[in-house]
Amino acid sequence: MTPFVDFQHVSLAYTDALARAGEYAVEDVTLSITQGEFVAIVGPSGCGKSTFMKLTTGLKMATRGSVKVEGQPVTGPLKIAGMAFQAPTLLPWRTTIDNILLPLEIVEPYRSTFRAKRDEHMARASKLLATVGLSGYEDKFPWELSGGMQQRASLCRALIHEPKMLLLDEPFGALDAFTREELWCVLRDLWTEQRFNVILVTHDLREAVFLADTVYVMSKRPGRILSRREVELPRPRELETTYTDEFNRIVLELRTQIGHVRST
Ligand SMILES: Nc1ncnc2c1ncn2[C@@H]1O[C@H](COP(=O)(O)OP(=O)(O)OP(=O)(O)O)[C@@H](O)[C@H]1O
Repeated sequence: MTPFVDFQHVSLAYTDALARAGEYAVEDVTLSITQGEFVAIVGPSGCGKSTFMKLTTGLKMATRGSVKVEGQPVTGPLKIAGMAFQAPTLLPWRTTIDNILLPLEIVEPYRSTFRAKRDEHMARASKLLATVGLSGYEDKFPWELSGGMQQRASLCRALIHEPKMLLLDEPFGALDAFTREELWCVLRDLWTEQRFNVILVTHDLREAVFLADTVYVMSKRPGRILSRREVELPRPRELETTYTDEFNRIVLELRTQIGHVRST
C-alpha cells in the first residue's frame, strides 16, 4: 500500500549558506505514515519538530531527499492539510462561527462558491461546534471564550474543510491539566469518527501515548528520528488508561530516551 506520507532521507537547511556549512535543521529523516494513522512527534526544544511539519505541508522544500504525500512529490503548500497551534490564533473581530468559516472563504474550491453555499457551511460549522461541546457559542467573540474553548474552536476551524491531514503543533500546551485532558478526548473522538491523518507535535509524553498509534522521538539539532514506538494500547482509550501500568511503562520508556538525548 502506498504510504500517505513518505519521507526518504530528508534534510533541510533553512538557507544556502547553512546548507554549505552543513547546518541542517532536520537531517536524514526517513519515515512513512499510513492512511489514517495518528502520529506524535516528541523531542527536545529546537530539534526540528516544526520544521518537520513545514516539510510535510509543503511550506518548506527539502534540501535533500524526497517528501511525498499520497504518492505525489510535495512541490508547494498542500490544501489537504488543516493546522492548529499552541496559541488559538482566532481573529478577535470575528465571531466563533465566522472564525471557523474562515478557511472556506480563502481556500479553493470553497472560495468561489462560498456565498452561494453559506447556509450549508454554517450548518457544518455548527455541527462541528456541537461535537466539541460548543453548541450555542456560534455568535460569541474569542474574548468571551476561555482558553480551552478557543482551542476547541481552533480545532473546528482546522477541520472545517474536511482535511485529510491534521497538523497540530503543541495545541494544548497552554492549557491547564484538566482542560488539556478534556481536549485529548475531544480530539480522540473527532479522529475516531473522521479518521484523518494526525501529526501531533508535543512535549507531553502522556498526551503522545494517550492519543497516538505511533510516537517518533527526535534528537537534538540536527533533528533526526531516533526511534519509532508503536503504542499498542487498545482503543477506545479512556482517561483511566493513563493510570495503568502499561501506559506508564511506555511513557517511562520514552522519557528515558529523551533523557539520553538531552544529556548527550
Ligand atoms: N526560518 C528559520 N531560519 C533559520 N533557522 C531556523 C528557522 N526556523 C527554525 N530554524 C532553526 O531550525 C531548528 C529547528 O527549529 P524548529 O522550530 O523546527 O524546532 P522545534 O523542535 O519545533 O522547536 P520547539 O520545540 O522549541 O518549538 C532550530 O535550531 C531553529 O533555530
